[in-house]
Formats: sequence, C-alpha cells, structure tokens
Amino acid sequence: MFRQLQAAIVDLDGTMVDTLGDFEIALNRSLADLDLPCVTRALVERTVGKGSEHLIRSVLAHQLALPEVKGLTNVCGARSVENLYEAAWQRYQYHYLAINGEFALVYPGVVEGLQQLREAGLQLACLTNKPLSFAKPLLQAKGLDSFFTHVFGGDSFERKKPDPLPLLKTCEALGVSPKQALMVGDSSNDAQAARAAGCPVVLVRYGYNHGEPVDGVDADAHVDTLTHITQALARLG
Ligand SMILES: O=C(O)COP(=O)(O)O
Ligand SMILES: [Mg+2]
Repeated sequence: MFRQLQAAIVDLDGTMVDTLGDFEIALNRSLADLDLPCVTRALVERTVGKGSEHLIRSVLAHQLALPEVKGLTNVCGARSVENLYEAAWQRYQYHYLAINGEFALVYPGVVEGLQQLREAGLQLACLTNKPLSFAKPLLQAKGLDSFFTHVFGGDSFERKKPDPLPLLKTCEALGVSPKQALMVGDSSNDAQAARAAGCPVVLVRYGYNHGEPVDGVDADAHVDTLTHITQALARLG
C-alpha cells in the first residue's frame, strides 16, 4: 500500500491540533451573549467533528433542554434552536476568530509525522470539516500551513465528511486517484469518508471520535502518534 501512495490528506481537529480549548471558549462566550449557560468540555469533545453548524445546533439543543433554562419564561417568546441559530452562528464566528489557536495545541509527533510523509515523496493536503476561514489562520498560527499544497474546509464542497465527496474532490485537486491518497484522521467520520471514497485510512488514537474509543473503527492502521505513521504504512506493505 505504502508504495502506491502519492498523497496524504490530513484531518485538522483531533488529528493535528487539540482545539477543544478554542471550541469551549468560543462556544461559552457565544452562549453568554445569548443568556444561556456554559457547556462542559466533555460535551464539546463528543460533539465536535461534524462541522460548526452541527456543533452549534447540538449545543443549543442541549442547553435549551437544561431544567434551569426550560423553566425560564422569555419575554421575547419561546427560545428554540431554530430561532437562536443565526445569532449563535454570528456570535460564534466572531468569538472563534478572535481567539483561533490561542487555546489550542499541536499534538506531539505531528510535525515529525508530516515531515516523514513529505520525505517519502507524498503531496499533503489538509481536509477538515471546520470552516475554511477558521482552518487557514489556525494552520498558519501553528506553523503547519507550509506543509500543505491544498487546504479545504467543511464549506469548501457541497457535503462534508463522512460523505466521500470532499475526499474525492481533494484527490482531484491533487491529481491522484483515491487508492493513491492516504486519509489520516481521528474519527469514524474520516474513516467512513475514506472507505466510501476508496482511500486507505490511518487513524490516530488520541483524538475525539465523537466520544467513542477509536480502536473499534475500521481502518488500515491505528497509531499512537504521527511519528509512527511511516512505520505503520511500511508494515502494511
Ligand atoms: O467539526 C469540526 O469543526 C472539525 O472537524 P475535523 O477537523 O475533525 O474534520
Ligand atoms: Mg478530526
């Protein structure tokens, strides 16, 4: 498998950068603007990975169902996910972009792993479900941008991972076939997209995976850190 690879398509949140701190702070500042209580980091960890719209809708639904919120009568009328969504999304963009990367850390082994992949002659692209306007400055702030010839976000294509479309489009941009492009991710989202697109996939064990253990997710290999990636690929032949 390793011998036929021409490119690696790398996920961002939970794979290269631990962004839970950024998500938690941006969400809680947005919730405060809407007079809603704070979320826990554990809720954020289980919810992140399917893009901002899914994250905001899930968090609003969770907070509106809290007994202390449900009991409140609002003079402006009933509060629902639908009627709060637009304001929440506006506040969230503002707060996220104001702190983007400040409360986030590059995982150990990421730089070494990306260097190994590049030294093995692979082109690198970043494919995340994060909006592109969040992803690009984050990669820059963390000094990772120069590794990638292409960066695509959750709003770059019509559909997001786990749909195979973003991976197929990324392969097209790289000029490689799906079989020649390795997906590197942290969740079932990445693995499902890869399987459906026909890309091989390696998952890291330290990411989010919607709050579930990632070892149970079908992949070609699981690695503890990205420093083990070329070794793991070589074992696959
Ligand atoms: O859902 C998000 O915002 C990011 O998710 P991803 O980088 O793991 O694709
Ligand atoms: Mg991820």
